[in-house]
Amino acid sequence: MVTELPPVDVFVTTADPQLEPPIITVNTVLSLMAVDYPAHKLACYVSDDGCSPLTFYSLMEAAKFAKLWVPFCKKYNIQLRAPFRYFAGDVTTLSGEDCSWEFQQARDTMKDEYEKLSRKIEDASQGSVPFDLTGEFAAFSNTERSNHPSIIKIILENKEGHPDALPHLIYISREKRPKQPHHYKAGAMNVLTRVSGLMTNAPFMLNVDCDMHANNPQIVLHALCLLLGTKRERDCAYVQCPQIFYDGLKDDPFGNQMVVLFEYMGRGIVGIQGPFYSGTGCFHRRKVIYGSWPDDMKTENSGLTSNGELTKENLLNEFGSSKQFINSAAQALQGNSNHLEDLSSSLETVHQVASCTYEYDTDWGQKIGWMYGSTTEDILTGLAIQTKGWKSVYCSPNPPAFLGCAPSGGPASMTQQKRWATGLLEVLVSKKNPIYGTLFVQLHFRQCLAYLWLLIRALRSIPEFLYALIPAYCIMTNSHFLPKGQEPASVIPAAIFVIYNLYCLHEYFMTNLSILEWWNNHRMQQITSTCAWSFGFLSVVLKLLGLSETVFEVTKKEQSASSDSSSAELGRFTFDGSPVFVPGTTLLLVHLTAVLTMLLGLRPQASNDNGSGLGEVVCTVWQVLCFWPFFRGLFGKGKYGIPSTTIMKGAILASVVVYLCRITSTS
Ligand SMILES: O=c1ccn([C@@H]2O[C@H](COP(=O)(O)OP(=O)(O)O[C@H]3O[C@H](CO)[C@@H](O)[C@H](O)[C@H]3O)[C@@H](O)[C@H]2O)c(=O)[nH]1
Ligand SMILES: [Mn+2]
Repeated sequence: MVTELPPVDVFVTTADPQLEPPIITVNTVLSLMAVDYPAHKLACYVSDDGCSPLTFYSLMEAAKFAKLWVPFCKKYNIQLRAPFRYFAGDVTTLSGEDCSWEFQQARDTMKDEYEKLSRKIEDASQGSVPFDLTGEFAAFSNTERSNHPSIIKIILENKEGHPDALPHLIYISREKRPKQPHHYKAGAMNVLTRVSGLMTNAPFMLNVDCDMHANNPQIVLHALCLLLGTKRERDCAYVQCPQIFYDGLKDDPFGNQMVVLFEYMGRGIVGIQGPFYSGTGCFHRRKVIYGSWPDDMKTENSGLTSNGELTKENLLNEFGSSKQFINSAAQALQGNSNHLEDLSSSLETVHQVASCTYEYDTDWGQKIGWMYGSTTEDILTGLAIQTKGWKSVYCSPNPPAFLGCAPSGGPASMTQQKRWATGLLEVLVSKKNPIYGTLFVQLHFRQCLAYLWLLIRALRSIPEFLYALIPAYCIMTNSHFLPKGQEPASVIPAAIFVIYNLYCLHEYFMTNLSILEWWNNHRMQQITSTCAWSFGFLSVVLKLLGLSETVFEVTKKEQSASSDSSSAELGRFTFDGSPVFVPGTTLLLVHLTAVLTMLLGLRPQASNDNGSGLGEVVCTVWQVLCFWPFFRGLFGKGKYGIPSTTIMKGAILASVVVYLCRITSTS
């Protein structure tokens, strides 16, 4: 029996105050500070890769507000602890709430205070209150986003260790220099790990993206039940909560709410080795992140002797040169936590471990911490853990643990999908790929298959694109690739088509989703594969050829999906000048040409009975329907229209395809 709750370190990452408005980050931080957990056992670390005084300012102001907000939430047992969500709700619909006059009074005060806070942050973002970079802000003077020393600020410290006070709140902007690789989010997570290791060294760490607020105030307790309650430690290296989104657009027009994905894939692999680590809403054991193997395994970790003790000289190379950090890591690997009485006493060392050269000649990013080498550092890191034989656990309490914001609009969705496809392919071609893990280490075979299913997205895009061209080709050349309607063999493709789609539809019905949601997801899958995944493939090819590096492009976050469009236009596909829209436009134009040549009777005569038939026509019409958002985009205005340069490029490519069809049919 565990009698005392263990400490938990909470990490929030943010990277860009434009794409990730500080008010969103602030809400996430507030919701986490207010969870039902003894405050002296929690520490909240915010990593700011944007090195933004605005983010820091917002957090300072949020800390003042937290002094009112956190006691208010706990006193009245508020369910929604991210203030923007709470105040967006209708008071009467919030169930189980106190209706007393006292409560109403407190709520109104809180609402005023929150409005003041958001106004301050808003004014500061608009630049209407100029920052003079003095006092607390002096550290930000003469800094550039990618060229600055580390800035670490203790915003709140729970000095007395009081359970009802506020958790520690620490701001970290790690050192960055133009020529030093910083490894994007993975690099940020590793700095968070080291800094927290020195300050609080909790045995469990929760990490969330800046837009993922805690929606279930008991989530830390839920997760700890799983982490502490499993019989064998190896059965629970981490606890992953599904990614769920707030204010999701109806029927998921951008196909990125991933409900069915998490319900089926997420839950499905729970029976094998557990869910993939998906980057946010995840509780890790610190020692697992430090590279340890399950204890009942022959320990292969060179840093551990047979009885689990650490050999000093190995540790030096593995964990870097800070003695204090090595000691804290040794404690963590043995399952102990040690926290400082006074956080500021560690400030000097903390700057050392947050410097951009600290990881030289160490195992950070290779064997320890978040893994480098993929823009989906989450999958790579989770895979590395499961490769050692660890299992993971899925946690989906009701109400959902965390809620984030799904990108809305075409460009943001494509950026995200392109990054995922890139990162996943990077994992597939790396030395840490699941096939190696299954053949030579401890990854289960079926888990390997699940990973492969995920990792091949970018590869799939190429054959999928070519397949999508076949029906158009057949129509234009008056040939066929499917059996004719009267042939008995035509039952086979027809049956596959029907059964596959019915099965998918069934998954949506089982998850209480609409038929429209199924269709939107289906067609977005086609669009994403053609547009975003193919570019992911390209970026990995360029990386393998040594021509360019892959980058982590941050997705734009909005507090509410409905902020800048009228409700009629909500969910309508948007475009920008990005080349990702060219392949989709090309494909659509080719199919439209095919339809036109058929309708106008411009096709060559087919020999005997070999012309194209119903099958080809169905496929072409299906493709045009899938690319319907692009069809509307051809005629749309502003962000709803495909830019004319993109249409031009698409038209040129489509002409090439049509020309090739012509010459192959006449030859
Ligand atoms: O250089 C960087 C880039 C990103 N981030 C943070 O990483 C998080 C995720 O970025 P986001 O643009 O929101 O990506 P998503 O595609 O929404 O994120 C999913 O996919 C990512 C991997 O591609 C994972 O890292 C995320 O946890 C997962 O939620 C955000 O908090 C960012 O602030 C950094 O800290 N530093
Ligand atoms: Mn995100």
